[in-house]
Amino acid sequence: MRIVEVRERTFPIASQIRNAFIDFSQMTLSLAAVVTDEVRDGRPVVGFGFNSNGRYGQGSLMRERFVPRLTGADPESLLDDTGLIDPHRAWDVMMSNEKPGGHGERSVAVGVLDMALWDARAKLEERPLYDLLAERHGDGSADRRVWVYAAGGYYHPGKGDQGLKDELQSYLDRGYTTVKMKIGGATLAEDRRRIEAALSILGPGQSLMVDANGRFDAEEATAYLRALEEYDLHWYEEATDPLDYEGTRAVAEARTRVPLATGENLFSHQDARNLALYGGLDPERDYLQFDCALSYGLVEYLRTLEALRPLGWAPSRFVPHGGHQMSLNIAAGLGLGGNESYPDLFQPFGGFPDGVRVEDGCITMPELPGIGFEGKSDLAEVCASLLE
Ligand SMILES: O=C([O-])CC(=O)C(=O)O
Ligand SMILES: [Mg+2]
Repeated sequence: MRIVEVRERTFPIASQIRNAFIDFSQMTLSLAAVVTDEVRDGRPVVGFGFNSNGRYGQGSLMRERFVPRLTGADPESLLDDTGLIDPHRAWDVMMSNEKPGGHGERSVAVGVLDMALWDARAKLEERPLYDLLAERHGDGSADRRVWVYAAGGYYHPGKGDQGLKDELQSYLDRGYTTVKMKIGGATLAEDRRRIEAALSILGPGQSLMVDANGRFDAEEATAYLRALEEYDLHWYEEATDPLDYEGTRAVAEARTRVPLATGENLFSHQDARNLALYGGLDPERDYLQFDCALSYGLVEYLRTLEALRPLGWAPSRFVPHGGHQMSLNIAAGLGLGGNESYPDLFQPFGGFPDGVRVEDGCITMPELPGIGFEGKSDLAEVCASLLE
């Protein structure tokens, strides 16, 4: 078999929201299709992939380097012993002539293509990706029930405390038990008021996370921490710059009870390992949010899991950023702690296949071939448009 063609296009996922660092008025993503010459159910097998929010589309990197390497390679060099596409081999081909370190945004370009390659691979085997992952890289069987939390609570022009409460309440009404809001984009006093408004709507068994998007230096982050420790929060996310391991450690050492979460802006297993070695985080209490779509894909994510295991980090402490179905498959197949979800944002790329409902904070993965994009009709339509 061979890859016949790789297509990619940039799509807007813009909205008027803002976190502590950026607004999303210009946000885009890249959608890619890996078209093969294999046929299943009378149709060519095509794998799809896209990056999650936060890093913009990476079409030029794909066009200039990564796609030509894939399509220009000897087709045999991309296959494993069964004669099917091997995402690990494809990864080596894409990353040929790339120096180590300084990951920039190529990790996003490779992450998009890696997602499409895994989708194709699982479709070639006519099985869900989570099933393939559980067999090859997990403990044999997948757990189709995955915990998800609702991310939102952004700053938005004209949105007062009532608007925030209404938004978060609508997530709870849809079955989520944990909701996330932004902090760090206002004064501490204002954020405290917003947090207290959000907490006021929670019932038993429901919890709130706060996300500072790496806005603070160590001193500000610990000042916020002292305020946040008055509340019973699910976690305090990206308190400091993602690469400021010393700052992360300062927060970790100062906290008494609030769990910390970070990692959505670390893009390699080496960075992840440095966080685990030097960030002072506690593998029994804290969470890691690496997102394969931004960080060289699942091939690299598997390395990250392996690199962190001997440092005490079980897969159950990983709850990826991004709200896409790829990470849902990884969670179900490899026993991650759950996945992020954006019930109303970044559509149609986020979310679940049609008919999947959140119950008691969890979803159950349907049995669809590949990652499952075809089960979400609005997303399937956008994917199909790439092939026209
Ligand atoms: O606002 C963003 O950049 C997204 C984010 O941090 C998250 O989903 O945790
Ligand atoms: Mg975040």
